[in-house]
Amino acid sequence: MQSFSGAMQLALKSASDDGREGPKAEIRKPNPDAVDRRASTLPRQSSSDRISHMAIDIGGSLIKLVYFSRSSGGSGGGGGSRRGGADGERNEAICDGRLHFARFETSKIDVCLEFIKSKLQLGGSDSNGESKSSSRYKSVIKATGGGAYKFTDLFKEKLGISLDKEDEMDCLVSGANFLLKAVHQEAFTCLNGQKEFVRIDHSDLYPYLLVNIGSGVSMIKVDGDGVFERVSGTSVGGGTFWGMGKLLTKCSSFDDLLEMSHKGNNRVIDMLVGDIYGGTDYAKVGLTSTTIASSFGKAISDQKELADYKSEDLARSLLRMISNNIGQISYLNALRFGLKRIFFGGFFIRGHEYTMDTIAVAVDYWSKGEAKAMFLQHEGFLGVLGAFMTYEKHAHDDLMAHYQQFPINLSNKTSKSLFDLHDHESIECSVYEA
Ligand SMILES: Nc1ncnc2c1ncn2[C@@H]1O[C@H](COP(=O)(O)OP(=O)(O)O)[C@@H](O)[C@H]1O
Ligand SMILES: CC(C)(COP(=O)(O)O)[C@@H](O)C(=O)NCCC(=O)O
Repeated sequence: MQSFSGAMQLALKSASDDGREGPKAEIRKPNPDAVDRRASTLPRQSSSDRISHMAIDIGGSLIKLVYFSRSSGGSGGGGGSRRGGADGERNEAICDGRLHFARFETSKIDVCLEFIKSKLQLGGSDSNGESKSSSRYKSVIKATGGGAYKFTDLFKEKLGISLDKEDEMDCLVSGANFLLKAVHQEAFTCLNGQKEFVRIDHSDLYPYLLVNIGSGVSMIKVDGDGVFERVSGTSVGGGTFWGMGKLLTKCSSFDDLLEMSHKGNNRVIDMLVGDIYGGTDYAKVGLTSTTIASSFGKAISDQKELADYKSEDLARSLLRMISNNIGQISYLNALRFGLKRIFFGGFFIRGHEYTMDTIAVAVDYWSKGEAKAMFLQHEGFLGVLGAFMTYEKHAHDDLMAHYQQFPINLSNKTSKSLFDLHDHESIECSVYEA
């Protein structure tokens, strides 16, 4: 196994590198559910898998994990030894492997610890919290998110692992910049259920507003690589939807709540302009009769108990309220700084059409079509990818820099989808000498 502290370079070929278009790779949505299933079965590390780098993002709701495993055999300790990358590079492949993505609920961190333990084949820690593993390579992983601070001792105690902390905002921004520049068809618009990929002009990417909808919401003005400012945020975010949804409905899981919202009718609970104006528009100020005047407002006058409302309708109103609010605040912040493009990330979105549609409509409505809401294929993995990439960033400062240095070329070897996590929750990639 290679050093977790060793230098790594993610060398996805992008248009800015060579003037050509970005990598020709189809991207499919990660299927985090499949990851959950894996988490519960905790597969043992195959003897042929050799994990070299791992990063973790421990958020308020979810833990995101990314790790690279080398295939067995081949030169340089890896699988492949061949000339030229998928796009004709001259570097020599020193190993082949897979980049794996996994996700756990933060409240079930023990499951995550077990997963890491099995993946790294750790022997636990001794009474001083020192790893029992003979290799110190296994003793440090990159970590971001608030949980990197909260659970430092737990990782040391249970696994003998130290968390090498990276700032959450730094990671979100570098993860977003990386994906936007390197991954073909990463960003898309979604209006009226119509998903349309956006071609990113690398020379005209900045500035933009990054809105990360996790448990809470952070709004970050991004001006370049590593150049950004967190300009705003709101506590009404994904945690609010999930938390209030749990209290208000009979949902059994987050996905169940989303599914319910899909079937519900928010007009049963939301007070519309028409409800106040006797069925007509309030045309003078541009409000149609169907505009929501007051989220959940109908509950004031309905002689109903919570149990009298359908869970589906409650879920729909809740999702609409929160998505609308985030869309509006995002637009106001974009307006503050004259930003025309807003990219939305975070696991709250979950590729859910209605959520994206509501956010996009809010941005469109408030900006009178001036600003554009865009969504990211890898919405929930920005932070952890950013943390993963710091293996490269800190290469020179790193005391362990003598460890093997290699860029990972994510160019697809099989001409299947590049970020195809749908079936395997991992992507195949090759490692090239720097
Ligand atoms: N399976 C899930 N379980 C819980 N929350 C989920 C799930 N899938 C999506 N979510 C939503 O994603 C939010 C967390 O998003 P994420 O970007 O991971 O933020 P954080 O880093 O704060 O955990 C949750 O608050 C919830 O709204
Ligand atoms: C504190 C946080 C950065 C933590 O990130 P998260 O785990 O929610 O992804 C985020 O929850 C947040 O920005 N909350 C909003 C706080 C505010 O600006 O009011």
